[in-house]
Amino acid sequence: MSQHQNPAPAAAEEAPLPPHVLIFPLPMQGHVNSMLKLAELCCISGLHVTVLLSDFNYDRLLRHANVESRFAKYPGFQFATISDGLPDDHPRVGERTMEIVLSLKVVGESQFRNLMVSTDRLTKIGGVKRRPLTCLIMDGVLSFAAVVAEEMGIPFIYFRTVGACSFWANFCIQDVIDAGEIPLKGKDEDKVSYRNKKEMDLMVTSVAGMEGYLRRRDLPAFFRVADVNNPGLQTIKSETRRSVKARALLLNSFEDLEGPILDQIRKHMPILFSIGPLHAHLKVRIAASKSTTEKSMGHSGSFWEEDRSCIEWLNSQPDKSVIYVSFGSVTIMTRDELLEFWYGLVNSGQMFLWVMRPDSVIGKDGVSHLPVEIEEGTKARGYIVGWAPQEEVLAHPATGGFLTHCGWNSTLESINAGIPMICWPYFADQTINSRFVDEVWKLGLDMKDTCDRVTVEIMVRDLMEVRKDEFLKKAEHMANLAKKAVSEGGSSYCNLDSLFEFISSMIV
Ligand SMILES: O=c1ccn([C@@H]2O[C@H](COP(=O)(O)OP(=O)(O)O[C@H]3O[C@H](CO)[C@@H](O)[C@H](O)[C@H]3O)[C@@H](O)[C@H]2O)c(=O)[nH]1
Ligand SMILES: C[C@H]1CC[C@@H]2C(C(=O)O)=CO[C@@H](O)[C@@H]21
Repeated sequence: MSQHQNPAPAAAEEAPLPPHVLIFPLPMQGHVNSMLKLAELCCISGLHVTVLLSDFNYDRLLRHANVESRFAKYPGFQFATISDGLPDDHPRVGERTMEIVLSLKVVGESQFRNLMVSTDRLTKIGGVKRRPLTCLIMDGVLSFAAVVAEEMGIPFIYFRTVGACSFWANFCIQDVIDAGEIPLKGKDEDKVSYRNKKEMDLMVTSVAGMEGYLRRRDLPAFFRVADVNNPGLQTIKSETRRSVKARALLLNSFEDLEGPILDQIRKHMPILFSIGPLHAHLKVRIAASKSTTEKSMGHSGSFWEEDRSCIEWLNSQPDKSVIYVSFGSVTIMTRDELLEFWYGLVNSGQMFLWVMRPDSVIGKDGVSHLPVEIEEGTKARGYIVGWAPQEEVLAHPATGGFLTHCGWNSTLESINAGIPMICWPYFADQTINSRFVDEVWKLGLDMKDTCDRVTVEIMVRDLMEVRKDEFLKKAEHMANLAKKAVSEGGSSYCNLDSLFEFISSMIV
């Protein structure tokens, strides 16, 4: 356990100390990204903030992101770290990502308690005088931290970094079980076999508000079990239900996107602040902030080095001509799947920019011995990087479509940039997000549970040529609503101000 603080500023006049919040994300890229954005929003509003990371993630941020300079301008900010309990060489990707949650369940509580006790609720770190913790804002799947907070009488707020649609479906897991809509036939170990089953196309009736469009295959992938005692499903069920114990729930979403679902959740958790899209919200508040001297928008929180050469490449492409391909930070695929995507993209005749993480292909010969037509098609129309500055790529005029795994951050970033999507969900919440993109918001095409070159080619052509205008029009409309939400007077903007007032009211 360690602490990493900004240097103490020169002595200033005594003023009442601001609230002090601890922000504690699940140690995964998607969760850390959105929580760091919330942390910076808190700093801009003058709160003192401690962010608790895993040692493993903190080390990656120091190596590849500009977190130190990003937060150096906020004297009330500091990092603290604990171990995630996994060995350094654990892959932390693919289905094994769930082991991060399960490991923390075992090792997290005692480490968190030690940190809180040894630092006297985070007051004894560094030279900056702070209040004992006013409130804990914790990832909605880390309820062991709530146990410690309750013991110490510290109020806690849950921030679940997924969409309302996924949160709500998870909240209804027991209803889905009671209605007999899961378990599925088959074996838990054989998840792939669910893809083609007819049973998966049956409608789900037990998630209130989603009756008209939710099929079993659209439920969050945690539901894909033959045994309802599956530890992953049970963990998600109990963690989600525990949210009602929190003082409030935060979601990175906005009312015009998920209003009806947010209202379903409010029946159980009336104090729900929708404050997203957080990446756009942060940009608005940085630009407006008088206290922030450096108004640079560079705020990477990446675990990999961003390869900015792709921006140069995009600069030389015509407007809306490039399909951006990225499957986020934890998706892995087989060489066969990789080749199906690759053929589909090359055969579509479109320009493509593809993020291929070094650890994303299963097996050693993932990208070796490529067929010659793939090599040539890629030289002519493609550009590949290991990690991209994604928000910038999506906002670039040359980008016209996004082939995505539908992680919630990617989905929101695409929506905010007005970019239509082709969705290939891999796991977790992604399977329901992709249904919403296609069937509810009409912002793209869901290709879940298929992976063949012909489908990829047809969908890419549909998105980028055949139905291009229709999708762009819809996407532009939703992008405007997203921007309105985070502008002064918008729903997310007002909700964030209310959240800060709510936190201030917790000072004892
Ligand atoms: O080359 C890249 C690729 C991604 N990103 C960023 O990485 C984040 C990825 O987050 P997300 O799209 O949410 O995907 P995952 O990394 O898969 O995120 C995990 O966390 C999300 C939030 O809880 C969940 O919705 C996902 O299912 C889960 O896998 C986004 O902010 C991207 O902008 C980059 O900066 N560069
Ligand atoms: C590994 C997954 C467990 C919980 C997280 C999640 C959520 O619903 O909060 C969704 O997908 C992943 O980000 C996490």
